[in-house]
Amino acid sequence: MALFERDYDIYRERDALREDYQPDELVGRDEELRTYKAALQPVINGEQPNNVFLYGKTGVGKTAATRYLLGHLREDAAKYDDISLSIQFLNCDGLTSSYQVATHLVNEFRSEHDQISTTGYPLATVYDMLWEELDDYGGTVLIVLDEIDNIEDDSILYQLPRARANGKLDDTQVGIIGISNDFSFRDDLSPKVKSSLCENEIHFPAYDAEDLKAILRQRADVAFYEDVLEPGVIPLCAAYGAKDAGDARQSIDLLMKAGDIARDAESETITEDHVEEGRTALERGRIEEGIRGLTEHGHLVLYSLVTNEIEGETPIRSRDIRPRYTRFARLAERDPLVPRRMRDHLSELTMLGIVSVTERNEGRRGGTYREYELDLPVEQVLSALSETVQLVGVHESVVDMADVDLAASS
Ligand SMILES: Nc1ncnc2c1ncn2[C@@H]1O[C@H](COP(=O)(O)OP(=O)(O)OP(=O)(O)O)[C@@H](O)[C@H]1O
Repeated sequence: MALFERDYDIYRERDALREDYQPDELVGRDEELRTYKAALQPVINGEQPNNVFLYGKTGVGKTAATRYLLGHLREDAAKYDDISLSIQFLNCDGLTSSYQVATHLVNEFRSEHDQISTTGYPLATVYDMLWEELDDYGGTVLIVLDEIDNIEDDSILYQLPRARANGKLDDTQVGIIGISNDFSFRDDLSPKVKSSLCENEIHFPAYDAEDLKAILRQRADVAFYEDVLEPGVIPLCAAYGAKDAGDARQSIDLLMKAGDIARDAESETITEDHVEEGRTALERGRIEEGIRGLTEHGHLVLYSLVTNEIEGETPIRSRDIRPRYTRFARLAERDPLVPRRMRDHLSELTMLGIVSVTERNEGRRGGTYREYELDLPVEQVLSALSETVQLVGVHESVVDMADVDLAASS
């Protein structure tokens, strides 16, 4: 018998639940799409394109709407002989300066054999190269800067929209589409940049449970065979999505996780229990990711708290965690932080939902103090801390915990 056999029972097309799937229609975004379409209309008329700025929380369809409309725009523009349209999509994640964005754009426009180094040129030289590449295109060039808030200086956001007015371009008209989920980014822009970049602003609000239900139904119709979903599954995924952040991505991920769990269990249908199980698994994954993302001292403080928890010493005051934290820091060959900085780490752990805190009163004399305890299963935290445990050594309280895979690396 083959080791791998294809599953046919639940999924018709699982890829329809993946992040990179582009649905044929966007549901529940009619108003935003109407405004967005109107902002892009000058392109078809052969006029100077507008700059557009889209903002809204994560997973509310900003990128999906952009890909959807620009896909149609490209197709429709091709029907007009007098329109030449080029679209450049740049995700600014990891690009923190105008310089980096400009060199990346130059390289996007150039052939593979003609790339420039991303360091070493004066900024003005890179801009000159950019104007040259852009002007070689002629017609209209739309540049999409997704996650635009990563760019820490606004030089390029000033230069690009004004390039033609400033005589840098003769043959090409440039339009910028900026996308951001950081609400303060727009407010912090200088007025001169704001007035051009945010010519047309479109806010994408969070989805409510009804919107999410419609989005999930659309995906489910493609992804699953008929009658696979029990009636409560989509409403439950949508309700969790609306409660969390109105984020379509999270709801779709939850539906996929429930589907995978049902498939692994060889179940013929997906049930609400699969959704609950999926939610727990995703939540656990997010928390472990959160723990791994902490600094070294965050890990050391947490490891100190966990060992106290196993020994039944929690809730515990920060001054009582301190001796062990100091010892662990020394074992890890790090200088221990001062008490106040150590407490900052406890506060961060509290904010992340890893630790809970209780305020207590010191009796009649007044004065309050805080006590900390772990808010997650010890095993889960320890397996996310495996690197720290290896660095510091396995504390005696942990030795007998056979369930924890301390050899797991991050
Ligand atoms: N109205 C919608 N109809 C169908 N699918 C949608 C809709 N809105 C969002 N989605 C889907 O949800 C996922 C997240 O959407 P998208 O990437 O557009 O979010 P975003 O607002 O750009 O988020 P981020 O700021 O994190 O990039 C994608 O898989 C997208 O296809």
